[in-house]
Amino acid sequence: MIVGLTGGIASGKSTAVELFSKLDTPFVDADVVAREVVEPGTPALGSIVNRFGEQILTSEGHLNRAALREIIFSDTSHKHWLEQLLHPLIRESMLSQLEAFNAPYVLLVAPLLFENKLETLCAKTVTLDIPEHIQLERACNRDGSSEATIQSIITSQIPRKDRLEKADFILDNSRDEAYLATQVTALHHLLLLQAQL
Ligand SMILES: CC(C)(COP(=O)(O)OP(=O)(O)OC[C@H]1O[C@@H](n2cnc3c(N)ncnc32)[C@H](O)[C@@H]1O)[C@@H](O)C(=O)NCCC(=O)NCCS
Ligand SMILES: Nc1ncnc2c1ncn2[C@@H]1O[C@H](COP(=O)(O)OP(=O)(O)OP(=O)(O)O)[C@@H](O)[C@H]1O
Repeated sequence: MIVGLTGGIASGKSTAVELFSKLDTPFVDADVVAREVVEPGTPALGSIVNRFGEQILTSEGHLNRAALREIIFSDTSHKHWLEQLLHPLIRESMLSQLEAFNAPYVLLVAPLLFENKLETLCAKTVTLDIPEHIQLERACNRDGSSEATIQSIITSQIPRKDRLEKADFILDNSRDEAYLATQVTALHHLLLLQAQL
């Protein structure tokens, strides 16, 4: 059974995945796959350099992710171009990785789960929810990005209320990590039961 896990930027997807992993739940994370498909030497990185020039690379020849983040969240035409290039590669890789697992349920972790209609692949979906002001605070603290950049990312994603309406389950991550852990444990046992049905 595939379970989709989503949430806006800095909602706590990676934190929740660590908790699910401690409960032996396998997962595939779109953000991780998005890094794999642009590793040095990949055709996708070549396409990105062709479009944006060598300055999009670090001195070691890796994608300068912060630079590309600034570009795509300030120019929707570049954002759409990058998504057209990477989303099919990310989806294909995630599906092949998911098929390799043998477990009652597996997590498909994607910030754009609903935007990219990945919920059609999932038996159930889980949304990590936090108020926007906490999202901004945590993202800025973690990434060192400006509030303006984080706000532009938040605005480019579906609204919080849509993500809540579409999900089968909601994890409230507005409090401390212990509170999140309690919810993850309870949901894990419910999903194990549902996987047996
Ligand atoms: C622009 C990039 C290089 C910035 O890399 P960086 O390491 O700074 O951020 P990271 O990849 O960890 O993403 C951080 C968060 O940004 C948000 N985000 C990423 N891509 C997008 C997007 N296309 N649209 C909206 N939000 C996005 C998500 O909340 C994500 O969790 C990177 O986000 C990227 O390649 N994005 C395009 C691919 C994509 O859409 N990934 C999301 C897969 S569902
Ligand atoms: N309950 C919590 N209390 C305090 N800080 C938290 C909590 N959950 C997550 N964080 C912190 O908030 C930041 C964002 O969390 P995390 O990286 O798990 O979010 P994410 O959804 O994976 O982010 P992204 O969308 O960028 O991939 C991290 O610095 C993390 O340590």
